[in-house]
This record gives sequence, structure tokens and C-alpha cells, in this order.
Amino acid sequence: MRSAICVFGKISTFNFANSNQIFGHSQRVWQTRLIHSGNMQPRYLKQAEAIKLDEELFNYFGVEQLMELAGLSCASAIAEEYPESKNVLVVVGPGNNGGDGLVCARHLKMFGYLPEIFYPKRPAKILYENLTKQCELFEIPFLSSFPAQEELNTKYSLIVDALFGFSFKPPIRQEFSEIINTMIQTSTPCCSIDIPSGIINPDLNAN
Ligand SMILES: NC(=O)C1=CN([C@@H]2O[C@H](COP(=O)(O)OP(=O)(O)OC[C@H]3O[C@@H](n4cnc5c(N)ncnc54)[C@H](O)[C@@H]3O)[C@@H](O)[C@H]2O)[C@H](O)CC1
Repeated sequence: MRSAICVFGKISTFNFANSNQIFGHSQRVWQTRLIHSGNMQPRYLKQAEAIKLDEELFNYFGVEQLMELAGLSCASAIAEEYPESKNVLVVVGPGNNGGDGLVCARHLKMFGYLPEIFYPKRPAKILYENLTKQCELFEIPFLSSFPAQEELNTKYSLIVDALFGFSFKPPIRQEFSEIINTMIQTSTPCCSIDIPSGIINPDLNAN
């Protein structure tokens, strides 16, 4: 029944340091249908397919509900794949991918992890403000600056990359380029929610 938990969520585990890409989990509604029909092979969505699926889902569900399920799914996948990696840095971007990250951080805290959040660009939208407030109520620290490489390598046992999802359009703007470059070079394992942030061609994710 794991597919039921992850129904709207999608996470890719990505070791930036050696570019060894492993897709540990990727479940979306119609993949669940495949699983239910007896075909256990996951199928990865291209950027255009993911956007289309999102549009379809938004006809039936609210963004809060979808985001809650996505964030919970990611936290569940992390708890399964990284049970010992308690010191987690969640790097949160300005869109819904970032929203998934805030939800994920909250659930990780409930699962006994010690997440910290870096959220440099916060849109003035009630949805993100509420998610931020909830994390604060859960006493999750918000960092005021991005850790330097050494700190990233030693202090954290896992990074959750919730910077950009399928709406990322290259090239990376200057304000995020240093963050992404530091994440690319870190030896700490990095889990990306949806696509790895800064990937030049998101359709590569399909492979
Ligand atoms: N149905 C689902 O499974 C759900 C998926 N969700 C997640 O939502 C994202 C897509 O969210 P969206 O807000 O459309 O976009 P992003 O978060 O990917 O990014 C938008 C944000 O990024 C800025 N931006 C874009 N390109 C650049 C760039 N080159 N440099 C700097 N900044 C950039 C842009 O301006 C916006 O501010 C999807 O991937 C899922 O993770 C939802 O949670 C709903 C449920």
C-alpha cells in the first residue's frame, strides 16, 4: 500500500557530488493505476506531462490538499530511505515545490528528525505564510544564510532540495546560483522533491 501514501508525491534522490542519479520513489496518480493493474514498473513523467497532470488534479483538489499529500509522501519516502539521517537541511524555493518542502519539513519533525529550513525568497501569499507559521510552531529553525560548503558537508546528514520543480526555466537566476552550486558540490546526500533543482533539461528526469 505504499503507493497509496505517495499518491500525489514525487521524490527523486540525487547525489549531486558524483552525478549518480537514483530515482528512489516516484508515484503519481496514474502510476498508482499502473500498479493497481499489476504492472510494477514505475514510469517517469516529462515536464509537460507533469504540468498537464497538475492541471487535471487542480480541477478536483485544492492546492493545500495536494501540497500536504506531496510533502507527507516525501517525508515518508525519506523516513524509509534515510532512517538514520536526522540532521536535515530543507532548501525551500519560492513556488509550490518550496511549499512541498515546508510540508515535508513539518512531517519530518513529527517523525523525529531535526530539520532546519533555508527559505531565502518568501512570496507574500497566505498559503506560504501559513506553511511557514506551522513550521515555526513546530520549532523548526529557519536559517538566515546558506551554510558554507564545509558546514553543509559536516553538519547535515541529508539535504532536501525543494527549490524548484517543474516550473523551473533555465538559466538559474543569480540569487540562486550560488546555493545550487554549493549543493552540487556537497558530499551530503541530496533528495530532490520532483526534479533536481537547476537541471538544465527537466525532461532528462524522464530517463
Ligand atoms: N500535483 C502534484 O503532485 C503537486 C505538485 N506540486 C509541486 O509544485 C511544483 C510546481 O510548482 P510551481 O509553483 O508551478 O513551480 P516551481 O515551484 O517549480 O517554481 C516556480 C518558482 O520558481 C521561479 N523560477 C523559475 N525558474 C527560475 C530560474 N531560472 N531562476 C530563479 N527562479 C526561477 C519562478 O519565478 C517561481 O517563483 C511541482 O514541481 C511540485 O513539486 C504542488 O505542491 C501541488 C501538488
